[in-house]
Amino acid sequence: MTQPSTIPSRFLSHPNHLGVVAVGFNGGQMKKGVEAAPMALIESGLLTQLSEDLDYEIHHDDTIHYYENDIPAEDPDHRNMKKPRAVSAVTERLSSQVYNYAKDGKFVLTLGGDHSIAIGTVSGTAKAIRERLGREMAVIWVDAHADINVPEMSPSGNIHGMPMAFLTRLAREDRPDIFGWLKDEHIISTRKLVYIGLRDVDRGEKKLLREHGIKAFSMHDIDRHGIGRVVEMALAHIGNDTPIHLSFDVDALDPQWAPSTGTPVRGGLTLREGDFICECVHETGNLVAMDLVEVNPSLEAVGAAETIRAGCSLVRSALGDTLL
Ligand SMILES: NC(=[NH2+])NCCC[C@H](N)C(=O)O
Ligand SMILES: [Mn+2]
Ligand SMILES: [Mn+2]
Repeated sequence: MTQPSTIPSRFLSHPNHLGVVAVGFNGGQMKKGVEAAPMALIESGLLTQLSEDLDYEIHHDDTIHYYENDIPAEDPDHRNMKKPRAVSAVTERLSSQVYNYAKDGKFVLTLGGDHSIAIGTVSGTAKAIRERLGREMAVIWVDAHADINVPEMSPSGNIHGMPMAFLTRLAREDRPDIFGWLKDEHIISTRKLVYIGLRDVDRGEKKLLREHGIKAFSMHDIDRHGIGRVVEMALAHIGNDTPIHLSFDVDALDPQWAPSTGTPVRGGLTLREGDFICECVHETGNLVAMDLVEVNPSLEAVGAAETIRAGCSLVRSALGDTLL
């Protein structure tokens, strides 16, 4: 069975304490079902495994947050964004929940929900790390997609395709009810962002990645160099003195391993490659937070259980589970 992690966690004052936030939110895209993922992941035993097998002390309020009271009744499109006020209100609240765990020096695990929630999670950890350690945090974004569309150039208007644009200030909006609450302390530098697994990147996004010199490893790079070398290069780009937030979109995995997700793209990572990325990031001792997003148990009836199992495996790997 599994041994408790022995990797020291440089940037956490309570490395074996886990703040868990369950976010049953689907407003960053149009498909129902992704809001059921946190419940499905927890019911399949994820938190029990983390506490019993990996010895974490779990801090969880035993609620799945749907944030109904925060969601405005009227929410017309704004700058091509769909449900901008709902996503803004939910991520603003989420940001302070994540911040509260992170400022205590706990590891923060967020179970989504669609990927728009990363606006809340990344901003919350970034702010806490700045205050607590006076440092800039890095983000490793494992995904088939870059999720860095500026609203005007998004082909869908779905905000789950835009979080990284707001988090780096490539997109900016001053209205307080539409992401105007994002302040400098919440922001990530484009130099501290690394992508792994990309294979469905929109035209405008490709242009942004190039113009801003954002480090990105596509499936092509993984085919060419192998996953071991790619992870090594990704971590070398970040450097060994930087806290890391890992945002893992389950659609980075090939649909063979994770079919139940809203925007599946063929030609992805094997589950073993996904786990390997998580294991290596854990081994750095620099990981301070993880998101697992875009599991949608209501898509692909037969694939749902498999997708949930894959999601659990990724989280366990990032939290120090080892094969031996
Ligand atoms: N988090 C995700 N699954 N994002 C998919 C984004 C797809 C496409 N690039 C868009 O902007 O709509
Ligand atoms: Mn994706
Ligand atoms: Mn994504």
